[in-house]
Amino acid sequence: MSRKKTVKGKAAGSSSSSSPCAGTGTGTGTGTGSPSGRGSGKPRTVHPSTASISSSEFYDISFKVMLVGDSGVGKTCVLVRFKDGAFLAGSFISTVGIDFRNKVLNIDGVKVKLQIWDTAGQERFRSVTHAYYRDANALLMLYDVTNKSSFDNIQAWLTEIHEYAQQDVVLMLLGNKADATHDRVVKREDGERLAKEFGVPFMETSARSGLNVELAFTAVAKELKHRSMKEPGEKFMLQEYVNKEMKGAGCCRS
Ligand SMILES: Nc1nc2c(ncn2[C@@H]2O[C@H](COP(=O)(O)OP(=O)(O)OP(=O)(O)O)[C@@H](O)[C@H]2O)c(=O)[nH]1
Ligand SMILES: [Mg+2]
Repeated sequence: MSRKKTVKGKAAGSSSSSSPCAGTGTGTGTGTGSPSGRGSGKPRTVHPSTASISSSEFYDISFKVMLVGDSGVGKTCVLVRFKDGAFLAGSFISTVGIDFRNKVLNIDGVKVKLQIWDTAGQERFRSVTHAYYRDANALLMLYDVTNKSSFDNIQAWLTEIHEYAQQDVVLMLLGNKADATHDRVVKREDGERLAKEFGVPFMETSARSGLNVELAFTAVAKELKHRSMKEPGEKFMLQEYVNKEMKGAGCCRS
């Protein structure tokens, strides 16, 4: 299934993404079509009086989040699940280039806009996506628990991140397709071990069931908000929050 794109909000180098997960190329956001179009990658503050009329556009702070990982791990589906609460199964059609969607979250009374960039996992688009890394405030690295090589390639994704992203970028490792119990080849403990080795928070997700999808983005939004607002006396520990809120595969919806 594909959706019509509007010119506004379409990223440079992107083209139609007709993933079964409804594609992320709806141009619902306010992107400028340039990786650095919003400035230096620093969070942006918008006051309501200067915000546009659409209520979804009202926000206090804004951050860029990027989804990376091998082709087919479920990046587009995770984003569609988060944005629309839907999972549309069907034949897999790879994302072409890069695209984004916006979602505003209410984090402890503060409206936090996440501009979420969905990248193509295919090697041939790597040069396009590299240009966007440096503006990202957070990067979610995804692998597929039913695909060992996508797990083994996380090391390579991390190397790219270190090369192209900002040093203080918020990172998280997600093992997606946790619903696919019969096809699983990567154990949850393997994901935990790898995340520990890299010093990044980890959880398993499922775009199909919704497991932990909302949590992944909320946790990142909380961390970014905390960092940008530097709330005195308040501490936010991303890993602790994730450990407390995370649900196991086979459990409930997010
Ligand atoms: N069982 C299951 N299948 C999933 C899940 N997420 C995605 N899929 C399937 O995996 C395939 C790939 O999903 P996409 O989201 O398009 O993958 P992608 O990472 O965006 O791939 P590229 O755009 O090529 O980088 C599709 O057939 C989806 O239906 C999940 O959580 N569980
Ligand atoms: Mg995709």
